[in-house]
Amino acid sequence: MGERKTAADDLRRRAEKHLAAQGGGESGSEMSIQRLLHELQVHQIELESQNEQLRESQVALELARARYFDLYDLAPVGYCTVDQRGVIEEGNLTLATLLGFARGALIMQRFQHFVVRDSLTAFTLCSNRLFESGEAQLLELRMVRGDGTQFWGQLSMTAAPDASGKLHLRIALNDVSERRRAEDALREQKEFSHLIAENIADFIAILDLEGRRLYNSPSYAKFVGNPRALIGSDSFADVHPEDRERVRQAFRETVASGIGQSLEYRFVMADGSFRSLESRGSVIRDSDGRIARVLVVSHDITERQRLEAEIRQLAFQDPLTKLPNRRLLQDRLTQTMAASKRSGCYSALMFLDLDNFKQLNDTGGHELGDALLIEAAARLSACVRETDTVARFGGDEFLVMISELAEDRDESDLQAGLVAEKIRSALAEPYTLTFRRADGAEIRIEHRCTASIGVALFINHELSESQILKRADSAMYDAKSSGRNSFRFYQERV
Ligand SMILES: Nc1nc2c(ncn2[C@@H]2O[C@H](COP(=O)(O)OP(=O)(O)OP(=O)(O)O)[C@@H](O)[C@H]2O)c(=O)[nH]1
Repeated sequence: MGERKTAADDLRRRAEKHLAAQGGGESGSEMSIQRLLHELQVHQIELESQNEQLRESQVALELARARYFDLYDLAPVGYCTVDQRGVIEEGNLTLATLLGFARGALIMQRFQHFVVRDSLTAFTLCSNRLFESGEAQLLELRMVRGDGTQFWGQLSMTAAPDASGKLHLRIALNDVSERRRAEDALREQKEFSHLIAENIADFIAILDLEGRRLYNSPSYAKFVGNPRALIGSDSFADVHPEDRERVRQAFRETVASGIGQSLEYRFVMADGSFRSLESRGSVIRDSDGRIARVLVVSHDITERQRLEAEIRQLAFQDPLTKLPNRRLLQDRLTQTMAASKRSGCYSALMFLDLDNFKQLNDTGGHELGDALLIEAAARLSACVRETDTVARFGGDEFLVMISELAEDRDESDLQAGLVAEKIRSALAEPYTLTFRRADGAEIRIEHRCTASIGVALFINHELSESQILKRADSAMYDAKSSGRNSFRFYQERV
């Protein structure tokens, strides 16, 4: 009251001063009228000054209100004050937008109304803890908007007393759904990769840039017992010494270029045996894009290689006698012709057909015939050098190829004749054949069998492969027609 009086006095003094400056004042007999006029003028100026001050206060108020609007209402977080029951007493515009409610309609709603049922307990626990301890609480909850859609809200809660000392909750709310989604996706991705690495039959290893092991999938147990014990060890140490440098080189190239490579090599097992692995490397980069690790996915191809070799062998081997088949002989014939061109030596191809073989089949059965074919094949192989080839042509027919005889034709004929005779007599030796009958009984029989042999010599590329074969075949027929159990050289027909 006293302050207002002082301000009024101050105003009066300033008004009187202003009037005096305009030449106004009291004089002579008009004193009372003048005084009244003076009073009125003083009041008018007083009022004008008060109006001016009021306008200034209004402008300052407007500015303060605008700042409040900027800071509070448009803050990047939703903000509200709730009482101890959770009733919203005040909330900013961001909060209203976040919760999908008109701001006016938000007031007096319970904050719990916007918390998904599953998250309510967490909210209640945190509010209680805050009221009890006064400590600020930070939590993330599933929230629900007015339209029923849900989002992840991050709540920062503090408590503050009002003028009467009653505590109120202040809640800052952020929508963190995007971050949670990214975290969930990352977690899922990690779990997925982990699941694959831990359960895959292939072998997964992560190596540092020197090739030291940082991770090995459990599947490595097959090779090394406990894969965890491998951490920090040199991955190249278990590679077969003959393959090690090649593997190291591929690793270096992958690290330098960032481009993965596939390669096959042998892995040395603890017992010294080895398994064949096929590995594919690829690089792992850090957040700056630099190559930081090498991921190697391998699988055991030992069995596949064995089967491939078996298939290759089957394609070139006679299954009954295990001798090379006609196809392989064809290859060897080509090679021998090329070799004879280099050496200038003759080679010989012999065509053999067992005599009266059919009879054995017919009387003793197919199994007995097979047993004879196997034994004949063994005898043939024993008659020649390792470098020569014995092949089964089909049925009871065999081929023997003798390479590198001599440069001289007569000398070559002589040598070929000696081998042919050796073969003839070896095959003519009695056979003791064993076979198992259908009832399981083992039968042994003595059998005699001979062969007719045709011999064709060749050198360089004078003759084609089929011509050589035909000549040997034709000579074999000569031997057959001259009474069997003999050999004949090919004779040029006139
Ligand atoms: N056991 C057995 N017999 C076979 C096999 N392949 C063919 N044969 C038989 O071998 C016989 C071949 O007979 P031939 O060479 O035509 O006649 P051969 O009795 O030997 O008479 P010559 O050749 O004139 O001395 C046929 O009875 C075929 O069925 C086989 O893998 N196993």
